[in-house]
Amino acid sequence: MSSTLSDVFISHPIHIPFSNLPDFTSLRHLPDSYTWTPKDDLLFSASASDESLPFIDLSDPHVASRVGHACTTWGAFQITNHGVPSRLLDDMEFLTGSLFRLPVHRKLNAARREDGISGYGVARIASFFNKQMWSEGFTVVGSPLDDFHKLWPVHHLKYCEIIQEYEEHMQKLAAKLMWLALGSLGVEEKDIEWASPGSDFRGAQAAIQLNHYPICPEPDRAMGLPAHTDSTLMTILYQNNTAGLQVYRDDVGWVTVPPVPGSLVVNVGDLLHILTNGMFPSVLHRARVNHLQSRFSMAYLWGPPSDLMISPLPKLVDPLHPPLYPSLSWKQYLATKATHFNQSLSFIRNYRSSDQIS
Ligand SMILES: C=C1C[C@]23C[C@@]1(O)CC[C@H]2[C@@]12CCC[C@@](C)(C(=O)O1)[C@H]2[C@@H]3C(=O)O
Ligand SMILES: O=C(O)CCC(=O)C(=O)O
Ligand SMILES: [Fe+2]
Repeated sequence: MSSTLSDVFISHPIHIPFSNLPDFTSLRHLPDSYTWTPKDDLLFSASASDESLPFIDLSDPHVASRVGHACTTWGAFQITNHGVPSRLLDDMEFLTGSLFRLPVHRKLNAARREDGISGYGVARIASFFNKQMWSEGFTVVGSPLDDFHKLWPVHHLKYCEIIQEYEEHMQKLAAKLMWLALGSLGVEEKDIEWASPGSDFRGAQAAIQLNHYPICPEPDRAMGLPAHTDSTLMTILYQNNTAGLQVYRDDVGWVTVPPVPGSLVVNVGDLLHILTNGMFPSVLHRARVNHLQSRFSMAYLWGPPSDLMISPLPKLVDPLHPPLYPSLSWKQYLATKATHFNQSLSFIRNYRSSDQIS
């Protein structure tokens, strides 16, 4: 029987005490617990580059090959002419700002449970680091009605409608991007059973992650969200007009993805890396902070039905390219990520049938 993602962390609770939620406004200097060094994150001081991420106009006649090339070389790209109304992006930014500007005690009314997926809190990856992140987050999986009612007893319906409209647009866009990317590898509708009928990946599931990176007194020594890959097929990210997102390539270093009004950033996630048998790398990325303006980002984390088994597509496997990964579900992958974090792909790559995945 299929289920949703909501119960995925019941067997992998994380304990991030609420005392860890930073009182950002009162801090004039960075306390030691927020001060990052390369000891806390190996890539913290890796070199920066002024290269830029591919920028793709989705109305370009050569869009499929451009998307395919970006997925193969970077595992990420920026898009314009994507069809998501700019009014809706403004609404999402307004919702996100309204949420994080609430007083802490109101936000805590909708705190994420230790074994839960939705709600207010510090991003789960905090549990892998000794230092605290200069950020706060809110995760939506399924209907946000209950949580939004706790946050906004009067205006919650207006905010639920915005989320619903955003999800509808993002689901369509994600399916379109997926076909452009896979089409560039010669993958067709008949090669992915769950994509049909109508080739729109109807059973797909998703999480929306709202992120807030407050103004920081010493941004060079702080970290908003440390280097990670997403456990998704694809992530579509909208960032407000404040830079902070960086993507990493071994041969290039850290590249800042500048906010371009109305554009979206697309990341290849770990599951698409598995599905393409390693042809598309899932991109390491992070969020830096700054001392001038608050930054908001809204990530649409898109994946398959949560119990569906994902494995390298037969079309991309042959004697010269044997399957690099065993099959596993999104839920199993999230459970693996909850214990192995950035080593999850290499962990499952070395998985033998005698090992336990989750
Ligand atoms: C579906 C999911 C992906 C995610 C964990 C989650 O259950 C919901 C939040 C997602 C997020 C967003 C911030 C970065 C990240 C690594 C995290 O800690 O929570 C991702 C998770 C992921 O992609 O593994
Ligand atoms: O804020 C950003 O730019 C990155 C957010 C992110 O990586 C995430 O939510 O997974
Ligand atoms: Fe991410």
